[in-house]
Amino acid sequence: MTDLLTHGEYVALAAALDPPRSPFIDGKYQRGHGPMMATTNPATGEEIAQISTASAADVDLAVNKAREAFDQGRWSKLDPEARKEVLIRLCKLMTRNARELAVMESVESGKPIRDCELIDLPETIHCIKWHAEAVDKIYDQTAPTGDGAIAIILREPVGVVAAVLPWNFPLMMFAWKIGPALAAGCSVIVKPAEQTSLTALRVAELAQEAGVPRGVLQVLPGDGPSVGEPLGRHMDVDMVSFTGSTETGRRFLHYAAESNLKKVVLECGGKNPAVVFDDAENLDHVAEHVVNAAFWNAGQNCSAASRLIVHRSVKPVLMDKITARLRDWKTGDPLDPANHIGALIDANHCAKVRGYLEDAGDGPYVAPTIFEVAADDPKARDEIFGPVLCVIEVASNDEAVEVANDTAYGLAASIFSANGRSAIRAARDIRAGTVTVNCYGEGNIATPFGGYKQSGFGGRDNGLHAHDQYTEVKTIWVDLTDPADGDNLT
Ligand SMILES: NC(=O)C1=CN([C@@H]2O[C@H](COP(=O)(O)OP(=O)(O)OC[C@H]3O[C@@H](n4cnc5c(N)ncnc54)[C@H](O)[C@@H]3O)[C@@H](O)[C@H]2O)C=CC1
Ligand code: BAL
Repeated sequence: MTDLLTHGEYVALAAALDPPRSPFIDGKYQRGHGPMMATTNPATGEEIAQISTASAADVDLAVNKAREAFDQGRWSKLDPEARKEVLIRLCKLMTRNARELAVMESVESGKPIRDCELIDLPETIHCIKWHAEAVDKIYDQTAPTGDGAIAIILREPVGVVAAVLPWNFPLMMFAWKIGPALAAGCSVIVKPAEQTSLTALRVAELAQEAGVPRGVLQVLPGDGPSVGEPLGRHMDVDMVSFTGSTETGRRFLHYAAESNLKKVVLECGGKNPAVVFDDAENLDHVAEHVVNAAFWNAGQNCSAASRLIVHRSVKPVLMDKITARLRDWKTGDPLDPANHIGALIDANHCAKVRGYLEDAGDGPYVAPTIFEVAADDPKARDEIFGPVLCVIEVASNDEAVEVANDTAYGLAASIFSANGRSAIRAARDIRAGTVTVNCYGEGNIATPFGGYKQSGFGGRDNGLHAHDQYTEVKTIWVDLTDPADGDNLT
């Protein structure tokens, strides 16, 4: 689907939405026993719906149902090809309902409808499809042994997985977690961010329609302390897969340490550098990538290029080109397909971003802002998570790499240079999970995504690496010697 509607048509679709309003547990929407929670449109401040949230007892119920489904093998023991077929059916249902999902995502998150339609929905569906199609093509292994034994190395689904999600890419992060986890055979309980519950709830219903058995995909809306923490501390949750702030990620390590040592995979923040060497070619191309990387999703992106580290010889020309390009980036009503930057997620977040801008304004929109700063300025160190680009001038390419690494984070980076050798050298030297050369991006669904240092822990999203993180590795050692031949103890 690529044909965008008009602003008026999107407004009409938004008004006609009938969003889900309850947790999705054991194959149906059930009233939660936590407090009611308003979900609001960040652009207008209007309430979209009151949602009944999950209580600690609902968390217990969902975990029991997930465990029961897992132990009975309703999904976990299906032939991978059968799981694939169900997930492909889910993708078809999502495609059929893509416009509704895109509008729901836009009104609840403030993301521009053009991004929801052209990027988030297609990539979400592609992600689930990719993992579904991969899962019946992954072979297990045998290990080298002598003639007297065979050792089988099996991957088995890890069990009950809690996926705790952020608000910046509600559907895409949902897919990054449930795609590989469901394909691997796990039971998954999703806790969406409290600002953005609706699309995950709606897709859970579509998954049921596609044939995902009850208890295998459940969605528990609510806030972090009421729902995220009980999941993180639950003795019968085998794994938490989290995307969000480093601070909250750290909490999940505590929860695991203080409960059952569940597996924890964290995808956290970033202060990602775009590094431009003195020999960078085609500064128009560089400017296009830098603007997109810094301002896409209003900079509310863990891999946003929020630091531009640029050699002083190319800086004046590059800055002119960046400023010129930015004029095409319109900020405003997310449902207007002309806009590239929508509303920030909520008033608290607006206040945090504006604090860095020393901007006393109010309202949900913050226009793109560029600062020229020293490398140790707080604006160049903190994850602002807004449409803010910090420009740091350097005197040499070596200094650029040094500054790029001078951060607690290590999620993504990019290098722009015409010299392949020095670009690859720098890509090796920068400590980040994804380094792109002469472009800026997150790779694609086939490439692992996650962070070094305080940007991540325990695994990678995307690619077959994601599949690996939702599986445990089991060794089955079979003795082939004949007991009649004597002692076979090793
Ligand atoms: N890496 C990324 O993609 C993201 C980074 N952030 C960063 O985090 C900052 C704060 O944003 P937040 O929405 O507050 O992020 P957060 O990390 O607190 O929230 C992410 C998820 O964790 C849950 N959560 C929060 N506190 C929890 C707790 N005590 N126990 C268990 N679960 C908990 C939330 O309900 C949400 O589902 C942003 O300004 C940004 O810098 C935020 C969202 C995504
Ligand atoms: N950009 C995908 C991961 C994230 O921002 O949370």
